[in-house]
Amino acid sequence: MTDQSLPGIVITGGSGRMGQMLIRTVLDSDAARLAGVVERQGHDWVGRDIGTCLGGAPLGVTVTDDPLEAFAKAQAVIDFTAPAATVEFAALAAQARATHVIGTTGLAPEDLEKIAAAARHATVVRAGNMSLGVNLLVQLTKRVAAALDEDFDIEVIEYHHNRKVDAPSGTALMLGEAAAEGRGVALDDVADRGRDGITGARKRGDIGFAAIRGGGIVGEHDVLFASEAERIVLRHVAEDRSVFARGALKAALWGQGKGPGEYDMLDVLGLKD
Ligand SMILES: NC(=O)c1ccc[n+]([C@@H]2O[C@H](COP(=O)([O-])OP(=O)(O)OC[C@H]3O[C@@H](n4cnc5c(N)ncnc54)[C@H](O)[C@@H]3O)[C@@H](O)[C@H]2O)c1
Ligand SMILES: O=C(O)C1=N[C@H](C(=O)O)CCC1
Repeated sequence: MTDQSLPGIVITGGSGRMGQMLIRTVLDSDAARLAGVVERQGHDWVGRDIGTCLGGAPLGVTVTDDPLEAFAKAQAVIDFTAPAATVEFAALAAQARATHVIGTTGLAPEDLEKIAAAARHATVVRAGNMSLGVNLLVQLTKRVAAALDEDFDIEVIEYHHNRKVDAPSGTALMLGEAAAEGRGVALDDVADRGRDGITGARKRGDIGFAAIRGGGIVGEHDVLFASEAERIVLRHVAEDRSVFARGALKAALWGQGKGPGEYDMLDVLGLKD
């Protein structure tokens, strides 16, 4: 019997790669309960019990395509879907006063503005990568970039599976932001996000990005600092998606009782400078 006093969590995009991992992580947790699962309209899981969708016994949670109805019964929403869905869910989670944990990447500046508006009324935790390791790497990248001058070229190289739809990855952008912050510059002024053809020589001070897509790679990131005479490579490898799901659940629980505002995983993990 589920303990109804535990914080109730809704997982959006429940059939997705992350959605399924998140559902299993919540079900395995003794600090939270699964309060709902949302999928897009027309998905064949809608109306079915999530336990049977996952190939097991019924769990008493029916997959719905009505997010507001689900959010109204929950304390937190964990959302790894797609930008359009996440913007819609931000407004609905704020309406339901549920903590909104956003793992979705590929958000455009106008999406971020709408999420910031929702965060005036509710707790939002958003990060392009929810793993402890990457968030530590963000802080390390900032420190190394601050210690080295522009004799060191900075490149962020990311590797992901062949179904990923956005580039650079959310993680790569977090690492690029950290490197730019360490150098005291704005990433938008120095980012070099796509090289093809006669590009000319690399511009001193630029932060370059490269995206590799292949097979089932879960997520790997290198931050390269290269001078004429030496190279430093900071590297993170996600072995499986549980690292993201565990971080997201931690964020959902951390958000309970927090005031409205937009937070990130550095807040959750206590890693802010
Ligand atoms: N922040 C992190 O730590 C982290 C980690 C992994 C993945 N991600 C990001 O999470 C997102 C999802 O990744 P994935 O590999 O699970 O993708 P996926 O395609 O496997 O899953 C996305 C799911 O969202 C569902 N969805 C889309 N629109 C919806 C809507 N309107 N309502 C309900 N459900 C909807 C889809 O049906 C699908 O099940 C991507 O943006 C990815 O980059 C972030
Ligand atoms: O599988 C994905 O998609 C991932 N997305 C995040 C990103 O864009 O950085 C985190 C790693 C996996």
